[in-house]
Amino acid sequence: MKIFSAAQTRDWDAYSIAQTSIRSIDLMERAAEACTRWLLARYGADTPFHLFCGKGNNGGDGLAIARLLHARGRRVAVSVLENGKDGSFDFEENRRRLAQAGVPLQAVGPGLAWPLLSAETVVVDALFGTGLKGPLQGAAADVVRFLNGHGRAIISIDLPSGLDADASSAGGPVIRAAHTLTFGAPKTGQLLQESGAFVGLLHVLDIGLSPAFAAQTPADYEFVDEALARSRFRPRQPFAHKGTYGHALLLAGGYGKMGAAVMAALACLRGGAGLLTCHSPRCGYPVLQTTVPEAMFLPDDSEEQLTTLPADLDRYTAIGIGPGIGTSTETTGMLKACLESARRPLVLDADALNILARNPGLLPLLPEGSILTPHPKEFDRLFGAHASDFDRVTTARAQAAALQCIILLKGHHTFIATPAGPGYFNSTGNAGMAKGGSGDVLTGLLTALLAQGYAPTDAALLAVWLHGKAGDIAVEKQSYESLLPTDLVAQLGAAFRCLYPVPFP
Ligand SMILES: NC(=O)C1=CN([C@@H]2O[C@H](COP(=O)(O)OP(=O)(O)OC[C@H]3O[C@@H](n4cnc5c(N)ncnc54)[C@H](O)[C@@H]3O)[C@@H](O)[C@H]2O)[C@@H](O)CC1
Ligand SMILES: [K+]
Repeated sequence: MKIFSAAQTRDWDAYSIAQTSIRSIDLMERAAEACTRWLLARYGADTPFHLFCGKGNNGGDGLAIARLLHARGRRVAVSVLENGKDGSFDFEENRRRLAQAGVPLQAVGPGLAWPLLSAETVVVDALFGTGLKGPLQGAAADVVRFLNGHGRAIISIDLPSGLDADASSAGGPVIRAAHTLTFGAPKTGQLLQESGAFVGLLHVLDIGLSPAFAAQTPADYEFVDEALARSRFRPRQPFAHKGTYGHALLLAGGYGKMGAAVMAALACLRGGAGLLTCHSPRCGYPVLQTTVPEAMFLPDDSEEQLTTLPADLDRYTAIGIGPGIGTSTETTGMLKACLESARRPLVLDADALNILARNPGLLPLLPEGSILTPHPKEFDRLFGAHASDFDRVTTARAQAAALQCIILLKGHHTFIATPAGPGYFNSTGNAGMAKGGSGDVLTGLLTALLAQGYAPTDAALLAVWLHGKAGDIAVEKQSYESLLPTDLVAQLGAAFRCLYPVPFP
């Protein structure tokens, strides 16, 4: 699914109106119907709704939702943020329709008393959407602060009001929503880490916008959804043998950090690698051989850290390096030797990235197509401090092109920068995965997919989607608090099965 800017979204609306003869007001009605269905499915008959509307089309959506909820017998109150000007054409039409339905409007704004919101009231934020120009000030900022301070659940329509769809909103007042219901496709501003506190859970509602426009319009970013993941997935061949799916090598583990190697190894095997060798310090021998009997063990000369490279790296089809390895001088030497001798893309995570950050001269040695998996702090250590996640995305794309590598900037919607083509945001995953060890699982999975011959971009897109999907499946049986990285490993099979063609085989 493509991710469009606010301007492209407006064009998408206009194109749909022109090509399908649907009127703008009817498209608004469709959007309102989709939101109303979502609200009715989520909240019981006793829940009162209070809609806060601006005077643009986002506010028009709010008025239409109020009318539809009222028609279904729900209790609704509507407040309009007055600015002394006429509303948009579709806002005014919906104002008339709402009056006909007998739902009163109250004004909020300077000098007016704030409405009372009971404890059970669900607030619907339809103040500003994609038409926002600059940070909110004055009365608009006051309403946002009033609603955020009230402690009621807020459902934002299209965008949390005050959030810019295309640029950083850092510092400006923005609604803190529990859920955001957006139309057609996600917007960049909804997907970055810095927006997470405002967007809550994002739901993309289909309102029947033109598929032809989406297909023919180039986009800077794409959303890695199930359809995209399926398009990159290659089912296993019936006559396969273990050699068909590659020999993965993991350089992982250290004294006190053998768990990282275990999780990466388990994920690598569950990810489909034909053979796996783990090169770890000697202290890891009993640990790995008992917890991951399917993997072969290649001991380092050192008891506690990685100091040497295995002989003949060319016999491995993919190499993952980093989980639990530490950043000692000896291990730095081993990583340098690995970069100098590897002739295939590498997966680099955790301490391998910290070593690169301390030794930026090593970056140009990265084999083409290598995959780096930093979280934002590791990213800043590698490429310098950034003021916003929008800036990080820009740097990630520039560095991916300069280094001819793939950079996975980890987050709720992990960003995938590729050397050419669009950037990608992942659609799967949840807050339960924010736990030490999740990254080790991703490293193992990436290494497994490279070992099986996936091109680096395909391996990256597929791995982030599968990793998040396994988390989404696992959390159904767990909770966000109790989810463990090993639960992700256990559900990788279920995640793969989502991608199987039907019927299979
Ligand atoms: N046909 C369409 O275009 C559709 C649009 N839809 C809705 O329409 C929205 C976009 O509507 P609009 O383009 O009218 O824009 P908005 O309704 O998002 O905002 C425009 C209004 O906000 C005011 N405003 C903008 N920036 C401000 C600021 N910094 N401080 C104070 N006031 C500010 C403007 O003066 C104007 O009144 C979407 O987000 C979506 O909710 C949906 O109904 C689906 C169909
Ligand atoms: K809104």
